[in-house]
Amino acid sequence: MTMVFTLAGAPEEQARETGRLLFAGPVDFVKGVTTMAALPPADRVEVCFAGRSNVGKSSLINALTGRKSLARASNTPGRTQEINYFALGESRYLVDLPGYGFAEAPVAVVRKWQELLRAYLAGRQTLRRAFVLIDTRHGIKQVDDEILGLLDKSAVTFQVVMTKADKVNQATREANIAQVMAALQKHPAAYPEIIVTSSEKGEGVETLRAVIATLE
Ligand SMILES: Nc1nc2c(ncn2[C@@H]2O[C@H](COP(=O)(O)OP(=O)(O)OP(=O)(O)O)[C@@H](O)[C@H]2O)c(=O)[nH]1
Repeated sequence: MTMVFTLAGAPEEQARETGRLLFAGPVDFVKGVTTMAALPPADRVEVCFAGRSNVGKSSLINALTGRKSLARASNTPGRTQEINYFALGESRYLVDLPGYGFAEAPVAVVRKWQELLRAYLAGRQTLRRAFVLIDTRHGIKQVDDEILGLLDKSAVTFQVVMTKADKVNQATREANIAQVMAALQKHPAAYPEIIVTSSEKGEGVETLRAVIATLE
């Protein structure tokens, strides 16, 4: 059964502390890459963030790292077209994938992203988990489902992170969480707990830090 992950127990306090420590350390932009050949050496645990354009990915990365403009948060959908690498100290890479589902992007550009995404997901040995961001207002759309299918195929464990939770009322929140949980049943690579976040209010941010910090 899929559950909302809240870190609400004694062993979780330890994870929370580990997360706090990791994210209190240095966070550095390493490089932006557009080809597999340009990826940094696969020498540490890596997690990536994927999501539709405008889902709130940059804002979440900024909230996680406590840096205001580490990942560029903008109102122009689809501007982040590279795979951006950030180093958390020397133990982890945080990887910001290009936003997908940007309707106005030229077909050739979309194709190029898809190829890179496919190659990255299937070929990155040190990738431990993909966080797939889903807007709490909208739930899982077809374009998200395609990415989830790709993650299944690549056998990359993914965990859904709901974003912008502050933008919906309780009823919509519950309905869309239920929709997401139901949709995950058909994805073998889905991690069975989702995380609900708001970069604006800080909800879920510490939980996500703890998850990232404790992945081996
Ligand atoms: N209320 C609220 N607004 C948010 C939240 N997260 C992001 N936003 C807003 O949503 C818009 C898009 O956020 P971004 O973080 O730029 O989204 P993105 O997914 O990085 O967008 P791309 O660069 O197109 O991939 C911005 O106007 C943000 O201020 C949130 O938790 N709550």
